[in-house]
Amino acid sequence: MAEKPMNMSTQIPDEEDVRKEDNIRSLTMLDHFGFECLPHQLVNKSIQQGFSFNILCVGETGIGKSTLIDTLFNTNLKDKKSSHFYSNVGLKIQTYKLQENNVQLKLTVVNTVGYGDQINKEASYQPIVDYIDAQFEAYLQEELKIKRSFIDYHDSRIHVCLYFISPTGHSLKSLDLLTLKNIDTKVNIIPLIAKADTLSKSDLQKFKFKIMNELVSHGIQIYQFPTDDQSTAQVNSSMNGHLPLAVVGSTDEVKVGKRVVRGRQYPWGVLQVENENHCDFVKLRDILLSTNMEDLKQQTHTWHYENYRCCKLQEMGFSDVGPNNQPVSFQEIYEAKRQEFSDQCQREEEALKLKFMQLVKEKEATFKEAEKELQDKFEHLKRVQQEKTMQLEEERRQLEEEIIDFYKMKAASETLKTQVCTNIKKDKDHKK
Ligand SMILES: Nc1nc2c(ncn2[C@@H]2O[C@H](COP(=O)(O)OP(=O)(O)OP(=O)(O)O)[C@@H](O)[C@H]2O)c(=O)[nH]1
Repeated sequence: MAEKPMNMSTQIPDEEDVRKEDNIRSLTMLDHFGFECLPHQLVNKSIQQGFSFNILCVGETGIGKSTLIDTLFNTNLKDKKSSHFYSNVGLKIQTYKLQENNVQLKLTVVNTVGYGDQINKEASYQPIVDYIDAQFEAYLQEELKIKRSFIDYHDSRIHVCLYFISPTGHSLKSLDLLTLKNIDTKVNIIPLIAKADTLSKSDLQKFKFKIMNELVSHGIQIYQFPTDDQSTAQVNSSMNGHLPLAVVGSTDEVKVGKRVVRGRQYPWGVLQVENENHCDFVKLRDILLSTNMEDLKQQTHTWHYENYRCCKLQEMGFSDVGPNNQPVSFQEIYEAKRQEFSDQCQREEEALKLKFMQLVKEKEATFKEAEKELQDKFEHLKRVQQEKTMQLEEERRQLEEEIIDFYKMKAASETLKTQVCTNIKKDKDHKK
């Protein structure tokens, strides 16, 4: 049975109440009550927990990244200037705790170091892509943990990338296009023309127009300002016409008339950072801090992170539907994966066994062949040996025969000698 909906803050008096109206003591409400207080609970909780915001600044060395961040957050975060002689692009990560009234903000600024300084700039975007992915991966790992602790987890996913374009007044560089193309599906990009005070008003307009045309023609996605929220729709819908934002950074305080403003003092006058006629700094500050910070965070979570998570889980073999388009549970996928893995193991084991047998057979055949070769060699050597022995035997026999002959001849000659001697003696005796 449907119950009568009750709106505690605007209860409609029934008839009896109306009749008794004159006797009823009317109370004026001092504060909110009922479930209209829910947003206040959220606000209080958020204030207690504090906010975090992660900005990635991509731009060439000395283009004004740190100065702009300092101007935005009214800080002095810059430590020292970067060198132009790094062989690779690096990233400098700094986290600060800022407080404005009772609102705490944990701000992480990731600055590129050495961007655009290498001769070969082909891989300059890679460390940036790797960093963005690594933060998504860390969050995914936390999500997949059995014991998750998101309350004290420092979410380091990049919420916005401020891409600093050199104020050449010409066009985007190939490095800009390459990097933007590689990160546009991973992060909310807000393109900025850095040091916009170096361009004249008309050059700046032409440059803005040129850049936007180039971004569109190269299919580069930049942050889309949401127009579904009534409170920000007007500001956001006009924002696209101002992109890329022409920014000027300065923490210097300069006197203009009786006022002290932040600006850059030049011989011909003062450029006021917070003057909307001079540059788009205020627009950028409003986007980041007043109107779109929450949307940037939400877009990061629901769009960019979701993209990463989806690809990662698909890579791991997970899917929401089976081959016949029927929904499949995590358990079913796990079982199927386990079965697939064990089948694969078995297949690999069998293949390995087969390969091993084949190898053993091949080795056996090689050994047999080697053995046969050795045997043949042995037989051959044996035969040669036998022949040599026989030859030697023959030679010995001949030698022995020669010795016997020699002795025989020797004996005969001795006999002959004795006989001759005897005859000579006889002859001598006879003559006497
Ligand atoms: N004309 C002009 N100069 C600026 C602007 N912003 C910064 N600079 C100057 O440019 C120089 C470099 O500024 P940084 O903020 O240190 O630049 P970076 O990009 O952080 O430099 P690395 O971190 O060393 O790469 C400083 O001398 C700044 O005063 C600007 O909007 N206009």
